[in-house]
Amino acid sequence: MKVVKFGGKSLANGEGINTVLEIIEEKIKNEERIAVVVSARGKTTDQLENLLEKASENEDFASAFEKFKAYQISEYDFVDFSEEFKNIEKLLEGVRLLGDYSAKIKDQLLSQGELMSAKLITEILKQRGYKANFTDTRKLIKTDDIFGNAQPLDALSKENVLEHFQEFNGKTVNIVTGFIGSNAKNETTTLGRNGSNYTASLIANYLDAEELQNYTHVDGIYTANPDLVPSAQRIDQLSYNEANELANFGATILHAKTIIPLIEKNIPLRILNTFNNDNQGTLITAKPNKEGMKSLSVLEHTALLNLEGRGLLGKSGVDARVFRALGDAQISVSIISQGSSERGIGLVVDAENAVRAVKALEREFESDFYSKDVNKISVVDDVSVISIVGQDLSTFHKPYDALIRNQIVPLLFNNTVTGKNVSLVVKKSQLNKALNVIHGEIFEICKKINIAIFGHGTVGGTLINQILDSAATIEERKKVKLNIFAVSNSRKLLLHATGIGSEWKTQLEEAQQEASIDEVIKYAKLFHLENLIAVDNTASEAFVQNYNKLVDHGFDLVSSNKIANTLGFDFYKELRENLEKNQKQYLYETNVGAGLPLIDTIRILHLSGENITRIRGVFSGTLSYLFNTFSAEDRTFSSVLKEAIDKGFTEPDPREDLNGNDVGRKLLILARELDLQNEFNDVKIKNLVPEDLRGGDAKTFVSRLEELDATYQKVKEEQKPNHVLRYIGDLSGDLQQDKGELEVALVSVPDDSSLGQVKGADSIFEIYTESYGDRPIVIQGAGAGAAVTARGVFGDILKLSEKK
Ligand SMILES: Nc1ncnc2c1ncn2[C@@H]1O[C@H](COP(=O)(O)OP(=O)(O)O)[C@@H](O)[C@H]1O
Ligand SMILES: N[C@@H](CC(=O)OP(=O)(O)O)C(=O)O
Repeated sequence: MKVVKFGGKSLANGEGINTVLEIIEEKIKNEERIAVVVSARGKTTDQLENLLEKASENEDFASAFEKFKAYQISEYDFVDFSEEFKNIEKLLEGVRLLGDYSAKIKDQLLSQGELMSAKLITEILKQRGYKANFTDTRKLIKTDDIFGNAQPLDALSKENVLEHFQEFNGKTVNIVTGFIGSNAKNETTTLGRNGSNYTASLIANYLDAEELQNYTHVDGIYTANPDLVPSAQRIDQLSYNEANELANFGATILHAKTIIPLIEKNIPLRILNTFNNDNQGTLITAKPNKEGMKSLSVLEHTALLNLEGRGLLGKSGVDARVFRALGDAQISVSIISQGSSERGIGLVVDAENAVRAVKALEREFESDFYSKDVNKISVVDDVSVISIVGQDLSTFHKPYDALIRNQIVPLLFNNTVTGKNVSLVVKKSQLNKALNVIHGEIFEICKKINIAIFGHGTVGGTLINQILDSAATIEERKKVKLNIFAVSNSRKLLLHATGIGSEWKTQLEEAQQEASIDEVIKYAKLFHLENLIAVDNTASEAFVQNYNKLVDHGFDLVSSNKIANTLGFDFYKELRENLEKNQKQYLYETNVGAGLPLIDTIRILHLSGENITRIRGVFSGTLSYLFNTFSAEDRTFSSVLKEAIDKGFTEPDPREDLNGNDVGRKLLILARELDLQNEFNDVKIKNLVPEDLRGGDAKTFVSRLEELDATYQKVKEEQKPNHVLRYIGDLSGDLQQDKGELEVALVSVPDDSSLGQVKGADSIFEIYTESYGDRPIVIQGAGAGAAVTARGVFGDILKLSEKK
């Protein structure tokens, strides 16, 4: 004999019930001996609960009840539900008059769902010529008096079931109501929500079934609830112990007690999908899993109580009193956490019992309030418990760290001493994100990094395309999924939770949404996006003012914009402190030398205690080109400059390069990497634009370039032999002090020196340190250009992704 159980969604009108009937018929035709256990159909139990609430609040339930009836009858008007409908109506009317209901009444009402379901399947099978027998488990499963969560009395129930099946089996298929039973007074009880599979496993036990098949609407048991974690994976096989832990910790797919009756008789349980014929499902047997299984389960509707008081410290018997008080009120505690300080005891109970639990504790500890041993019993509503089944504390830091990085701080956590299990209590609003973060971390499947990109000029646009082009390869090789969920310019904002595609530019132009940092933050919250990175590719000072807000809302920062690092030192410090407080990072490798690994090298040298004594170099690709060419060729300064302008190497107004401010800013950024507290004013800058050409617009300046020739020709000719001109930034002085000496100057260097040998538009940086003496570390290469800068920004994003 096999016991076959069908869940609510499987029995829903349409495809569900039709498939269920096909499955049953097929088994009968194959001469399999089966007993069928059914849940209420579709959402019947929830709907009955809603009707009950409506009635108790004296709301009109007539139209909802009509809809309910129509759903039950559906196309099966040959089945007579008049008795059930009458019962339901009578109960609801009574509740409406009283304005309240008891657990006993609720059980009577909810039981109608399973009764109608079993009756319907029986009648249809009979109509199709099969021998089917409606089996009401209120006559078979005897339970205690705990309405809503009744415990079956095994000996008596078993006797009844065996007797019933002896009488009504053979070629007849029993269609059995799940979920319901009755107490000694024959009053209807229920075994608790999701209890039909418990009924099925009890029946399987009593009948010594060879297998229990649980037909549901998912492909089996997953590493987490697939409704909440899209990347959850189906588990092929589980041991009884593992499945039992999962059931106990809230995986609604199994009632908490389903597994126990199966263990005793060694009955395999198969979870199958009614709607997916080819699927293997999950097989649960006594066989232990070699590798050990991990899975996440959730208790969603819970509340956290906290009993606080100085007098609790060291006082004996407090726990016993807590449990007694709650036990007497029939409230079970799912987690208890006790500190040894006066902060007291934390308890997790079902949300619906929270108010009663507080009352019970207040009553129990009344005298302790007077003596001030207890000063507060507080409740945090709307919490959820996530249990990582199969997790011990040795590697728990990984999911825990990932939660903190994502700004989810558990309210409480707790582990089992034997067995492997860690439970965390989180705010319900954070449940979805927390589950996905933990799941991503534990299963080391693809980590999703959610990126918002601000500014899509040459660097930003190139970056977006670089990311889109390499995302698939990175996902495969590094198991990191780069998801650009937001792109914004100063006017508009494009949002896409699952990631923008190659059409982003036109979509942004057509976007209705105005640019707004608050919208980006709100969107990330709404879609529970984890591992957030904001990328600033603007050159805007106004945008920098958003950095702290982004950090406060869980974003790490990557920026090619230099402004944040060159504003006043106060801002620089405040941002660092805020990053530290929020445990966020800010990477800006491209601020100096574009994609060259300069800032990282300096940071590592400095952190490792290596004394950096001087940094000198050609910081600007544009000015590198200008002076390399001017020094090497026999041409006027203006003709070389004109060529640079025509090739687009300069800013639209070339004076922004020639005034040296950009080099000055880069120098300041490096100085601050060494913990120097310099301000921009401290940088001595040689402005290459003569004073009389500094005013006026760019066009006029460009028309007067020849006026620069005499000065620079003279400088060139006055050099020593075999020397060339270079425009350099130089950080020197005693770099162990608060401030260094920063200078940007036009200098003449030997043509065979490292600075003298630079070619084209390359940048070069010499890092002098105590250990390297007078032979500096030299970093040289293309230090400008959209493609290399975008690569550098991309590199920062990947660096952050690895740490997440
Ligand atoms: N680890 C898990 N694996 C699969 N489903 C899970 C898991 N945890 C929770 N669930 C939930 O259990 C539901 C299936 O159980 P249930 O609704 O009782 O099905 P049925 O009514 O078909 O018996 C799924 O829709 C899913 O939301
Ligand atoms: N109808 C009941 C019992 C039930 O559906 O059990 P299962 O989830 O095992 O099908 C409920 O909704 O709680």
